[in-house]
Amino acid sequence: MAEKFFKYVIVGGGVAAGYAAREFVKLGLKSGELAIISKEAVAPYERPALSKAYLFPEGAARLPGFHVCVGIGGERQLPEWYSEKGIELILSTEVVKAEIASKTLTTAEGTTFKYDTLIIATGSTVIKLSDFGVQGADAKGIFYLREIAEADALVSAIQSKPEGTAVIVGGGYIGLELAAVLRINKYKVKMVYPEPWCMPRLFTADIAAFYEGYYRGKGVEIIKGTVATGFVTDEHENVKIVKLKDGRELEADIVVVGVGGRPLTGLFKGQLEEEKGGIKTDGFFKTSVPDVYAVGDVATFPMKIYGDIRRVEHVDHARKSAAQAVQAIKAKEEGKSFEEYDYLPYFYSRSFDLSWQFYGDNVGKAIIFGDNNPATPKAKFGSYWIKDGRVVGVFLENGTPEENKAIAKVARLKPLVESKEELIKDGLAFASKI
Ligand SMILES: Cc1cc2nc3c(=O)[nH]c(=O)nc-3n(C[C@H](O)[C@H](O)[C@H](O)COP(=O)(O)OP(=O)(O)OC[C@H]3O[C@@H](n4cnc5c(N)ncnc54)[C@H](O)[C@@H]3O)c2cc1C
Repeated sequence: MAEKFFKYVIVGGGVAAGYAAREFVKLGLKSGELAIISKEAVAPYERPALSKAYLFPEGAARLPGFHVCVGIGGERQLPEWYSEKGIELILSTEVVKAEIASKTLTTAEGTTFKYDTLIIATGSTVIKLSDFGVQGADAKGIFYLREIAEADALVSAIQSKPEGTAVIVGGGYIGLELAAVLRINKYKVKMVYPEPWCMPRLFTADIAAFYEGYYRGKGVEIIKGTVATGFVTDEHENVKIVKLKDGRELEADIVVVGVGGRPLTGLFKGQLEEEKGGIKTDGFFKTSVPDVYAVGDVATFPMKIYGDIRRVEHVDHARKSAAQAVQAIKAKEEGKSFEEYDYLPYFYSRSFDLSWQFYGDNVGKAIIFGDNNPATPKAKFGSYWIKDGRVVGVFLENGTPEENKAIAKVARLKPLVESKEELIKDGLAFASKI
């Protein structure tokens, strides 16, 4: 069987891998030093687009010439970028075995890869309803959304049944974004989730009331406080009915499930220390074994700003953790010292013509500001969270780029901001105007 050697190998070809490659190039990567091994058939791409522009009816993101490849603005890393930089981009190839002690990876085809330094960027995978034994959960027409192939399958299903009926299972950001794109595709849409309001891990009741009101205004039916317990299919094994715990039955041509993910750590079980379900790393994304790093969704790391340990499943962290690991690897090679990761959590979502940004932590007391009436055109409102006399998090709906920069500043633990007035003085001056 073939054996190959690379100075650096990245397992996984998603967001973090793309940004790690970019950082290596910035820091003087030589041709032939880096290989990226990816299960997916396409070059690393901006995964968040899959639940947004990629699914729009006009398919702008899917047309030739418009790529979702990683990179922001004009700096997109199209597939040819990798070959120009002498990076071996090995696609449609799954690593099925990792032997950390001998620095060896084996692919499904039986090729082995040796390396000096390994970066694990395997991301996470979706939790499936079949994992809980939900009856009929493998029926055709039930979709999950993690990889581009799943988005393509969803596009085909939408196109083959125009203006059909969709049920969205799950009230997180994937559920909200999918409900919006399916409405934009002229589907009748029902959302089902067990919690008392949508996005409960981030939204307060006030924020959620705005979103639910807005969605209803767009024709989305919201069914809360219950879960899908089974699916009935037609004679072709296509999903036809979603059965709910409360006894209701909903017709569906398409079901999209967004009920969370779990990190892909399996290859390294028993070889690398884990913490909170992810691969344990330090402030440089170095794992418990020398020369092995883990970045993005799969890594657990010390969150310096809050003094605790976390795993973050957001694109901004995937980009930044990848850059941090590569900078740390290069600093180590050059015998230079390097600063630990100091990350301020940042997350955003877009649906319909809504767009929010959140910086920091949503703990402590939440205080709403602005106009959160869903009937107000271009409503601008937000919430900030105060803990121990400090602002620890700020959410803003419909902010301008300047306003979003201001909330990032405020969320970085500005001390002793106790009132809205102090918050305004301290950089959030725009709040006084809304
Ligand atoms: C539909 C969707 C929408 C999102 N929207 C947002 C958003 O609006 N805002 C936001 O902040 N975040 C969003 N996210 C989250 C964000 O995309 C992730 O946090 C980010 O992609 C994580 O990057 P990663 O490189 O760690 O993992 P991924 O991007 O998932 O990449 C992992 C890659 O590794 C590959 N892989 C795994 N195992 C193997 C193996 N054994 N061999 C070879 N390859 C392997 C996978 O196939 C995949 O290509 C969204 C995620 C999804 C799925």
